[in-house]
Amino acid sequence: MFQLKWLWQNLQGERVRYVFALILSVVGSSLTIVNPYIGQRIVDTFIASDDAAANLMSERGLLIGLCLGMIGFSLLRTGLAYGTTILYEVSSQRMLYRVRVYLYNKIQGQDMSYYDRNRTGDLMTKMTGDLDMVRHTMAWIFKTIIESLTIFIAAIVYFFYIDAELTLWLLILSPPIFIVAYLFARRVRPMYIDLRERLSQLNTTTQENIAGNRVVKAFAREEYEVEKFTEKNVHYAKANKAAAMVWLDYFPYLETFAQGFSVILMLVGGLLVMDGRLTFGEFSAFSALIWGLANPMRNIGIIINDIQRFFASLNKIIDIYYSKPSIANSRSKVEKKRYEGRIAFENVSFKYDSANVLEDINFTIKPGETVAIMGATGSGKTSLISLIPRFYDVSAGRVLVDGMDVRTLELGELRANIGVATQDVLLFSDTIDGNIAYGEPEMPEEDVHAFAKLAAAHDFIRKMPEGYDTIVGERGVGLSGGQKQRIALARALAVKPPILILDDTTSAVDLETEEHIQKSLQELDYSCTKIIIAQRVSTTAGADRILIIEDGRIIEDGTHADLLAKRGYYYEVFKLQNEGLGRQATANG
Ligand SMILES: Nc1ncnc2c1ncn2[C@@H]1O[C@H](COP(=O)(O)OP(=O)(O)OP(=O)(O)O)[C@@H](O)[C@H]1O
Repeated sequence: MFQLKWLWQNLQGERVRYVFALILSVVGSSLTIVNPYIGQRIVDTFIASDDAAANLMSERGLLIGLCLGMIGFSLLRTGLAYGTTILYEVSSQRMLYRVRVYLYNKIQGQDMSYYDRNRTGDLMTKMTGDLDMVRHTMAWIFKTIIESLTIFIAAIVYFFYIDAELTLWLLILSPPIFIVAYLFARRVRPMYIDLRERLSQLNTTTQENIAGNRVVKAFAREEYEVEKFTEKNVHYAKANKAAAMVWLDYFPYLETFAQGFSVILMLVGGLLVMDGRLTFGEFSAFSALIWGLANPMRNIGIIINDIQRFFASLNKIIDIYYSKPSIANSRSKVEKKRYEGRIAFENVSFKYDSANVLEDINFTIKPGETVAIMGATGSGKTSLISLIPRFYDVSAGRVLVDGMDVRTLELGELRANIGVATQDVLLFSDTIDGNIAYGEPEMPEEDVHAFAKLAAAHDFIRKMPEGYDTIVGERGVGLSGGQKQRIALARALAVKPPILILDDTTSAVDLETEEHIQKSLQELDYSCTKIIIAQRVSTTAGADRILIIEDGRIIEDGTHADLLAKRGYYYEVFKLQNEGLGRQATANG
């Protein structure tokens, strides 16, 4: 079976330990028949025999030996169980650790469209609950199956050795038990797949709610969110209950069959003892071992439930394990080189799913040039710049960096050459210093300060209680929108990229601060091509060129003066913004 092959493959490095654990399980479980055998000898020789009293006198040494043997084997079994559990735990924990690292790397390597498709809560469930279910199965369920099966087989073999007829009578119960177990497994399987889905929905709702707690509070939607959560919680609880209740439909049959073993033993075994075909000792051995047949039948429900959960979880993990990003490296890692920063779009079209978001985009940017992009919301600006670092790939045409199609460049090298400050600012739960130096962790403190100064962030950071060592909360909680933007800008500048992409990065800062940032950007001490998405004319006016995007097409392309003279979209925006400020529109801005 493919899933088992996958497990075996991923047990690499731990296979010997795991197989050894399985062997010890088999050995330890087989030893269960030893004590009933010793018991049988004691009963037949020292209790039920006609010569019991004489034997007690003459063979006292044997009796003591048998009793010590019983204690010794019990201790041996306990020791084996202890060692076996450690082996299972160590091998499964190590496997879990390695698979988790592998999956984490896989997720890291996915392209943007993967994150568009997969919910965070679902990915979190895979990385935690699902992986742990697999480990639990390796360490506990497989162990239980192997041990139950070994005891079952050992008991049957021993029973055959004592009396084949009584054993066959007992085995009459096996076929109906397996049929009931099969029917149960078939019915419960889809329920666990559904249950796994509901758990993922519950986690997604929880994650979204916690991440979006500010919005929830701002709109006073706590009650609605609690209702939404309760609904998912009820769904999950119901699905859990339904799966558990199914077991109750089958449990009475299995329990009756399990009890049936004792009844058959009493009836048939009793008759055989009366007939003298079975000794009391042999009967007691049957009695002592009958649980070896009955218990696996009782456990079968728990095992089937866990196995179904295991497969539902494992399939989710395998999904990630074999997922391949559509944006992949076409080249192996080479010495990373610094690009000049020449960018060209040639007949580029792009779509996320069906409809084109960008159509026939053509432009070139020379190294060191500053190009501003403006356009209505949803016109395709972010999509356009996302094609340069290959967050997405074009649907048609080519994006060239330094004359090379980005799809032929080494991905790590390409992205290391591009500094991006995204529209949706995300800061990590770390110090401000750590956030700014994210791309260059070894950066000296004075450099961090210098980049913060360029981004007009130094002054407000210095005033914070712990300055650069202030820990910002998750997603930058504790900072204003404009402050977050400035730290994100400092982070992008800090990698000294030959290509800098700023997506509405100064939208939340005041005009004076923005002016300071503009000046800094013009005076960078490294060569840098800048692409700046902006809505304010004050930001775009200083650019070498401005591109206006409308419905995924470039409708205007030129300098500030060119576009004002054109009296099109840009001119209208310019007029509107200047009227708002009470200024006169001039061709010079
Ligand atoms: N991940 C995505 N999956 C599917 N469609 C998307 C995705 N991101 C954006 N779109 C769609 O693509 C179009 C362009 O979006 P884009 O974000 O590029 O616009 P924008 O000009 O940057 O807008 P804004 O100024 O509001 O940031 C929109 O219609 C949007 O709905």
